[in-house]
Amino acid sequence: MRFGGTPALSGVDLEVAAGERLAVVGASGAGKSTLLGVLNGSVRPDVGEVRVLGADPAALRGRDLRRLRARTGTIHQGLELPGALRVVHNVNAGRLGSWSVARAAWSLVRPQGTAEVHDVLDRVGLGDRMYERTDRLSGGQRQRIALARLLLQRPELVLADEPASALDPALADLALGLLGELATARGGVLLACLHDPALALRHCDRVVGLADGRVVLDAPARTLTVPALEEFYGVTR
Ligand SMILES: Nc1ncnc2c1ncn2[C@@H]1O[C@H](COP(=O)(O)OP(=O)(O)OP(=O)(O)O)[C@@H](O)[C@H]1O
Repeated sequence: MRFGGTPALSGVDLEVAAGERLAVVGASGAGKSTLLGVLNGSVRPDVGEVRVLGADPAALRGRDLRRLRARTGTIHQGLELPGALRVVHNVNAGRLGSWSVARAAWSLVRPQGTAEVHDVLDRVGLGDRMYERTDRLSGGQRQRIALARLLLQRPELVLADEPASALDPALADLALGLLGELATARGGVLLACLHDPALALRHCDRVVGLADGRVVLDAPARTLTVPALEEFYGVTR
């Protein structure tokens, strides 16, 4: 995958099995977000083959594409939560794919399924913020709203781009624990871009390291240490 003259991913050959929790690590600009984009279909690779839950996201259209999207959940680096909406609407956005257009539209007037929304917000420690405007919340709180949205969506493939970057250590552990459970409970996959080596090793089974768009590390987490990952960052930066 190239953006203009810059190769963002090149020669990447990866197979991720059901039930795996994969940490993607690498210096800024290494290609991590591009890899997630290729997997959720928002980035269309120039060459190569991608299979996500058995399908090529770039080749799907209409209902098939919507179905694959409902099975894939992404926490974007920029979170993509409209700030003027109340928290309940942003969390409910996780299941719009499974609602009729009429129900989704009506929910903007009278929020639907508020008991479930409250339940997932409670799990991320924000049960009392359901009706607040999203842009009144802190960066870490918004990161947990994005997590709650995914908990409601219950995707099989969870793509998380720095999902804990604004969280304190205890909340970061909570977030990664919930994401791992969410993905693997029904035999899915967690693929998380993480800059914190300790967090990656505590919550993932496998670590893939990118440098200049190439896979330069692919190892079981149990064979790695925090100093080894810190050294990886040192030599690939
Ligand atoms: N939309 C885009 N247009 C042009 N270049 C892009 C675009 N997205 C990414 N790139 C380039 O592709 C390369 C990989 O970027 P990517 O965002 O995937 O890195 P990253 O590893 O996620 O970095 P970070 O840790 O900073 O988020 C970089 O050189 C970047 O400048």
